[in-house]
Amino acid sequence: MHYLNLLHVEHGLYSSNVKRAEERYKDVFLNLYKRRDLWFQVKVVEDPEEEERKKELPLWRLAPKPATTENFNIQVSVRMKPKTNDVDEEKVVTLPLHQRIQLIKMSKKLKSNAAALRVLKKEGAWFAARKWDEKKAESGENKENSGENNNSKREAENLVGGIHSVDAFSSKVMMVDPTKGLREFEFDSVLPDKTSQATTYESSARPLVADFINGFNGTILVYGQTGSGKTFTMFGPDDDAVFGDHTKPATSRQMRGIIPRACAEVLDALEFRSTKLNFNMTSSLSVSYVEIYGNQVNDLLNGGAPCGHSKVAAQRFVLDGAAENPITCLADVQRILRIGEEGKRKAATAMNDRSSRAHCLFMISLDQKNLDTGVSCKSRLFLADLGGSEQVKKSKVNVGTSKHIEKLKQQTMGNNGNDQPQVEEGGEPASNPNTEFSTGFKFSDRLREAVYINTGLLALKQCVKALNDTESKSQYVPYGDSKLTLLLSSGLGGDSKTSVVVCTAQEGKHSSETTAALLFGQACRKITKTAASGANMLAELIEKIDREIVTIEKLIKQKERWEVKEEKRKDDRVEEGTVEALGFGGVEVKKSTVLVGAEQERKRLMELLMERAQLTGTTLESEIGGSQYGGAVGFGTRFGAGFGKSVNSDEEVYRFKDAVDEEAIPDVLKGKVSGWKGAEAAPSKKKLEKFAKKANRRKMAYAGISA
Ligand SMILES: Nc1ncnc2c1ncn2[C@@H]1O[C@H](COP(=O)(O)OP(=O)(O)OP(=O)(O)O)[C@@H](O)[C@H]1O
Repeated sequence: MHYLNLLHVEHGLYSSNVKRAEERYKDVFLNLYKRRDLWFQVKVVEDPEEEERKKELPLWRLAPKPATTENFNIQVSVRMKPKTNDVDEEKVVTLPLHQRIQLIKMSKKLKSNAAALRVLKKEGAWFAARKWDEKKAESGENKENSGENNNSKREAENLVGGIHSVDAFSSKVMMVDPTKGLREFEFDSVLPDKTSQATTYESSARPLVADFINGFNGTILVYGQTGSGKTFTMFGPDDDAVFGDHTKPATSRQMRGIIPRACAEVLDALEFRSTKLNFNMTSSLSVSYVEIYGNQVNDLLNGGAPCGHSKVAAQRFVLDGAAENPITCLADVQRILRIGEEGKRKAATAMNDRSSRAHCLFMISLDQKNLDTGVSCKSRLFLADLGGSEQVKKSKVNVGTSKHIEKLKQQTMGNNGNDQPQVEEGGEPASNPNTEFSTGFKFSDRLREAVYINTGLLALKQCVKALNDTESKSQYVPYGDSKLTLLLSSGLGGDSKTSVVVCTAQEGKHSSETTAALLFGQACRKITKTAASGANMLAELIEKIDREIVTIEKLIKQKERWEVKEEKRKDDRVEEGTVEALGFGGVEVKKSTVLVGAEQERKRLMELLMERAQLTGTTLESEIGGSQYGGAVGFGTRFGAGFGKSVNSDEEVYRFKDAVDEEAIPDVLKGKVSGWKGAEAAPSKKKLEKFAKKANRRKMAYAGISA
């Protein structure tokens, strides 16, 4: 700890003085020590011999060297929400023998299967349950997971769906899922239901906040089903201490979530450095707060106005900082949180009274400069409160939609609300038929929100899956599938350090959603990535895409070849008895030259260009038509993904046109026609036509279509 403080005082490196359970202070120090010249940038002369010699030296004797990158895994914590008083619809689960044995081994701390089997035999539990099941099976009743309150089975198995055991010490969670049986998960930290907001912050967010102050980009995501405590974890309870009066009593302030705590820590650290440490540094802090609703990104600090003017420009708008608001004190943060909170889409569903109906992204940007050395550093912290994955059936957001449609039909036909209100399963009868339109719209809104939320989460899962798929050669990650993943792309796959907090409800009735959330957490934990300090995330992402584009273009060049294809076209207008009709039956054979052999690569190139367009906030056409990416007629070194700006349906008439198209004839060909002065002054019509056809064919060929 003392050495960490020294790094802070002498090198300006902030340390939260908090370590994870499995970490030692020594490791925290060594990691930070690698970045000790962040604000000084000592020039190191590279000498291979010296490098070899250095390997033998203890770390403390090494000369300072800027460390810009660092390998790490996404850190995943699991937080349990306290159980509610609702009567839980317990699902009794009959485990297969091997899982039952495993459970006994774990609970009784036994080493061998034989010992666990002996316990099982003594208890007779599993066998008793089996007997019960078999009896039921004989009588034709449902055997497994009947949910029936059969005491003998309940006593025998004593296993209900849901979280079965939580071991905060080894960070393991044992889960009993009605469909998957017993599953064990291991995370970086597990936070049982009594865990305070402060501990949650310290284990899942504080290390990233410290890194953020030291110039690393960071992303903290909360994930989980609706009502599992994501907003509570990220912001805190819906009260003044978080969103309003920051002078509220300390007890109330203790309930603050990750965002207010992170902002407070950053502000304190910057103030401490400027007032207590001997560094001549400037820093500016700003935040942006957006909501992602379907494909729309809205600025919550600007009355919910859409970000950017075009469909693709939103992430550029957000990442370029156009939505940023400067903050200098905690009162600013609370004011901003309150404005954002008021603008958020929230609604009461059957599962949560203040359910967030969209994904929310809060971004803190820090710009720092050492005025003595001129070293500057920009970093960003993304804090995402993801909308809850929900089963429409459970959150009952679909209730009322069909009723609304029915009512709409009746109104159109002149029967205005004379019938009795219909009650749907789990729904409420509409007391006043005249209000049913708005009610219906409101309900269909809820449904649409649920679909938008789930679509974003699905895209996020696909990205995590692709990031884990190290087998795949292309390593394509479908960030472009949703606005959510595009905005989070730099956090998940880019250069930022990431922490995921999986929020879970412990009740048995939520067991399948809880298993799904834990599986997502586990998948995130497998992703290994490299974090770079102070780098421009978007630029790096684009650079990565560009590198792949170059590789793909090379492959296209190698693989692609010309093939002549014959196409038979029948001319229906050929008159009977004419020579054409007699000779060829009115059929014309048209030979065309097409490019084949690199179809997959072209498809991939197209995907990359599309992703690039989305990241840069431009359009696909401009990506392809731009000089860098070789327009169709540019004869550039790069290929145009099989189509080009200059080829549209109007221009495709070239194909059947023998007239001279001057523009289509490349200069190099023109040079070969002596005395060329343009179409009018062509030396010989025949020769000119020959060149025109050839040029047209090349033009089409470069555009990747048949000529
Ligand atoms: N750890 C906790 N301790 C006490 N109360 C909690 C905890 N977690 C959540 N709650 C309470 O549970 C309710 C639902 O929580 P919250 O709104 O945070 O869920 P959510 O996951 O954000 O849901 P949604 O996805 O629908 O927005 C809130 O009333 C919140 O105060």
